[in-house]
Amino acid sequence: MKYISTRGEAAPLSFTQTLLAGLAPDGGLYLPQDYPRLSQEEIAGFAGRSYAEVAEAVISPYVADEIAAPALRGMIEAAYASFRHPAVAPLAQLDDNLFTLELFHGPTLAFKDLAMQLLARLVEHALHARGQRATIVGATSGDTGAAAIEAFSGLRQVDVFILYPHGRVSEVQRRQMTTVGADNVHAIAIEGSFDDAQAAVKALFNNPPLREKLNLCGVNSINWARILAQTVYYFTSAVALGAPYRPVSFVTPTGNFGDVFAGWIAKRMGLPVDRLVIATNSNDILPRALASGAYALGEVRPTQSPSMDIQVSSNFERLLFEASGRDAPTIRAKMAQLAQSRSFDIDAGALNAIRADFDAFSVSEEQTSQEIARLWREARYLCDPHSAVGVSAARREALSRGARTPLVVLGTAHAAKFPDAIEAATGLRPELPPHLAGLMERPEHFSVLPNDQGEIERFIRAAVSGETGREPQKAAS
Ligand SMILES: Cc1ncc(COP(=O)(O)O)c(C=O)c1O
Ligand SMILES: N[C@@H](CCOP(=O)(O)O)C(=O)O
Repeated sequence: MKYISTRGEAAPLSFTQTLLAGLAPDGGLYLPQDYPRLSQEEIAGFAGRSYAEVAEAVISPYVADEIAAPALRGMIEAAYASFRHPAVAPLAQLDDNLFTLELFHGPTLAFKDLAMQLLARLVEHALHARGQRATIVGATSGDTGAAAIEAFSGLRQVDVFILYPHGRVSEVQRRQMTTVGADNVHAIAIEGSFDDAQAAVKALFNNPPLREKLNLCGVNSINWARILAQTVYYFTSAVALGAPYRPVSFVTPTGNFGDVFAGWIAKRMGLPVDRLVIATNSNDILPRALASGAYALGEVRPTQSPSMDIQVSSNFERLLFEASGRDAPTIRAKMAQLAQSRSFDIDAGALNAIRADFDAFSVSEEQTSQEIARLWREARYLCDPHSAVGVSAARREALSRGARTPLVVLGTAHAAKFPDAIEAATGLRPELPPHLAGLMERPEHFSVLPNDQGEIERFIRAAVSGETGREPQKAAS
């Protein structure tokens, strides 16, 4: 299987090359040359199988020409062994026909663990085979960074640099990144938004000498392996609700568009998905784009679901590429226009193709709080603000289209990561699970940098060459 860039000017790569590359050298995102299709019988056969077994069946067609089956199986089993629920990603029923897929039973309490635990093992496997070191870089609005630090900090062949927006992640999220104390881990607070951090990471990749010298590897969902691993739980949950004999719809709280795009991949692979519902907070670029056809950047608004405070929704480029019939020159032109004038128009054919699969709703701060309170009052369910955005959008989807299929809301984070929002809505302050006891007392280590590419690059170069020591810093609120 080869992987091609959405911008059409990079050489096709193998899975392992794609894994280690992250962003394509032409600035595009990698996608497989085609999507293996699973038959109805194969999907039906997932019923009663473990999460790891389904993961192996879904992932192996994409990697089998490079990773031997026993090695892949070993990595998958190890990745999910530490999850606190035997099902790894269990379903909970919230209402008639309304379910939540709990993706927060991993070590850092967010859905990112499902992919990151496997990604770290795949990267370690690839680096070991090549006898290489790598510099892991990521931008985070809170959860990707924590999951990456947890997954990669024990690996000797890597240095890890995570950029997050200073003062714009929850205290639990920040502490998960700043209290690890491993010498190869660098948490960097950028004076800017998540979009600034993500732009800085992309600019690192677009600097070929630096990219080569440091052997950069990206762990955001720009990395195809992240999306691939996230595809698995669409299969496990749909099958638990009757697929392939009954279609299922998914509502995915969305920021960078990776998780909901994984649902689209599952559909392409043969899973009977009826609607894919994009749920955003008031950073509503995607609902606006689907309604009007204009993808137009606004200012990032801080919300109580900070991990979705994103305007530049990177993986939308992948969907646009597919919806426009894999027309790379068009994607290049649209992305150039976005960089120049902060907006572009989606062509009519692509817009129709997108609307055929997706609905989109933006949920206000008030609606989010009301949903958290309602779920506690009516279902005794403590729901984090991101997932509550999803549940609120799901109720609107059910109203607009009727309850024609089960609606599964992706439960993307544990309520205890956002105790202030939960307490404000319910009066209850959720406690961290026992494995995170002591998190709020541990010393923090992080560096604050201006939103300046030169400074960021100097910091990373110096740290990799061992020229800077990390100074513990006092956390800013
Ligand atoms: C808790 C949570 N929910 C939802 C999202 C949105 O996911 P995506 O960026 O894949 O759209 C994120 C981060 O991205 C997140 O951390
Ligand atoms: N919400 C994310 C932002 C980055 O998303 P990713 O899926 O592209 O890594 C976060 O919490 O960091």
